[in-house]
Amino acid sequence: MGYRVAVGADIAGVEYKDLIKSDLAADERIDEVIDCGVAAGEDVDYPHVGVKVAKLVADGSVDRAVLVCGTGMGMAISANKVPGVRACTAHDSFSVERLVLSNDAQVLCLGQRVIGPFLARRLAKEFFGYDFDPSSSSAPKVAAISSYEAELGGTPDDAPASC
Ligand SMILES: O=C[C@H](O)[C@H](O)COP(=O)(O)O
Repeated sequence: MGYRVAVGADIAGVEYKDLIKSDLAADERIDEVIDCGVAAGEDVDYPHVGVKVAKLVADGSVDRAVLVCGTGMGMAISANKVPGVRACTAHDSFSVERLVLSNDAQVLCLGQRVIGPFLARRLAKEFFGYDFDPSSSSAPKVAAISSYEAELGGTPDDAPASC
């Protein structure tokens, strides 16, 4: 069975999102591509798209997602607010590899104002070439992220922070 994928962008990333959507739709490793917007010319701020897409990942509606904004950073910050989601900007092949193999990230974020379209498309393709190994030495580290997420519960901690 292939990947189910969601894509999303704000107005600063819609061109790359549409290119990547077409690439993924033609990729035999991928069964389904859901487009969460925006459509060309539509202006929705990135947090709304990023969280909508991340919720699809969190509830298991899709396996992975690709988000595009101007830098990729706002999308990543927004998507990571959804418990269970691991999202990050990655603009080189090694980072994309480690995003999956080290961090078990389900969401790749890209910046249309930072990298060119051919690199963006290549990185999106590469993202689906890796599978996280739950028996690897990276697994306990990812589990620690999940433990902190559960412990912190998404609400501000009243206790003073210290190192
Ligand atoms: O991270 C944010 C994105 O780059 C977004 O597309 C642009 O945000 P801005 O208009 O606040 O710079």
